[in-house]
Amino acid sequence: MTADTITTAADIRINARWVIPIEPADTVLENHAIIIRGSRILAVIPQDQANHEFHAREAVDLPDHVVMPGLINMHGHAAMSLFRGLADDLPLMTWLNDHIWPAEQKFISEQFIADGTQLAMAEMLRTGTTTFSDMYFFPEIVAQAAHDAGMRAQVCFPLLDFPTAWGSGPEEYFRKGADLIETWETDEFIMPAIGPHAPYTVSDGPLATALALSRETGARIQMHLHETAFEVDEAVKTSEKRPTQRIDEIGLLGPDTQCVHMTQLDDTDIDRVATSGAHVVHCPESNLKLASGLCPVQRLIDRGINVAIGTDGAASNNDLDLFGELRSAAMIAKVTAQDAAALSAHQALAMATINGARALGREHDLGSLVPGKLADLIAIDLSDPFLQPVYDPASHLVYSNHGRAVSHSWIHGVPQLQDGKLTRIDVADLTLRVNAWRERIRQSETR
Ligand SMILES: CSC[C@H]1O[C@@H](n2cnc3c(O)ncnc32)[C@H](O)[C@@H]1O
Ligand SMILES: [Zn+2]
Repeated sequence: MTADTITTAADIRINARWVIPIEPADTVLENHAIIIRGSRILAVIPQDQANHEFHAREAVDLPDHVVMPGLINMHGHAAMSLFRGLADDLPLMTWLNDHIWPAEQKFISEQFIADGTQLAMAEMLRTGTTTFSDMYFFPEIVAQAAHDAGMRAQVCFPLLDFPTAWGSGPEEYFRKGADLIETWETDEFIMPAIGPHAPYTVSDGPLATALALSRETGARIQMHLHETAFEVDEAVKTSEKRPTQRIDEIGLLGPDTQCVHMTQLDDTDIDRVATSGAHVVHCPESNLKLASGLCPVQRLIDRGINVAIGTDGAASNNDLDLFGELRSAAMIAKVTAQDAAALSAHQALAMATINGARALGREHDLGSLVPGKLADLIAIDLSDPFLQPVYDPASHLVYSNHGRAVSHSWIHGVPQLQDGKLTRIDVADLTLRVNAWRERIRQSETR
């Protein structure tokens, strides 16, 4: 045997027409192979070179496809998928006070969360998301459901001043939240985190306790912040402080904090976020649908702020397709900045991958196709006539595609989606359970 016949053993070799590795930035590779061993990426190299260097147990040929890192949906309320289309065409506070909170009071239970979270995961997997962040009731059920499905998830336990189906108030939320952190903190798939709902629902005391818990455990904090002009105006009226100022003065703005929405920002707000190293999670479609406002994404990026992207829940979006979200984000960024060059296709793709990984503190092993990182990746089939001709696959992914073109995904090196079919979720059984919820919810609405 000569030296050049020695090959390295691998588990999966994916032969892709195009690879967008995200790192290095703005790169499109052609006819490359991605080599996976166990849960990690071993190499991303030209297919000719792979023939000489690796021998994989399984080869997957994707001749019309782009392969890229799995998408990271950085904000949502997964089980709210069961409320999709229940209350449309309303502004945030009417939507919450008069429709969503009453519905949550009636229906939230462990089974609602299990079924709704599975519905959301099926949609997210089908459209290219491999990691999601959740902020909802019964986070222990969400964590178990994500783990069972083999999805990665940041699971934020909810924190509010008032009682909900999950607890009687802050004391109980913290007790159950500490259990959640202890149970999952070393898990490879689940990242337990702290979810103070919003400045207008959580007072200073619990926010200070959240900060202490984060410092003690390393758990990240995710909070709705500056979602609407009403939120900012009311805060200024009652406390003479903008919400970002109040949160900053409590000490809560920092590199472990993810601020969701961030519309209505003035220069002082942007300075505070930039100086603190906090992350912003942009949810453009929820902001549009609830007429909440616009996040000045390009200004934030220009100030060096890490901007990730999320869908928010399916009751305010009304889907969990992150590719659709990217298209909206790119369009809004251009008009907001009055600059067609704002948020390029490659920048948008980075928002849904490496920027999400940074917000999670997981950029060392998620968010790009780099040897040594975890094998969380997706393939998008560009053979559809509506996606022809292909000059630039990055352009198509953001401006022409929607998530249904996602054909394959792997998480931790395990196939989750093969030729558009979910491998680990029984969709027929799930549909029966979802329809049963629809009947219960509909009957109660018409009563
Ligand atoms: C603390 S559990 C999450 C809580 O948040 C509600 N919610 C869903 N979407 C939004 C949004 O865009 N802004 C504020 N609150 C939202 C959800 O219904 C739960 O009650
Ligand atoms: Zn939300």
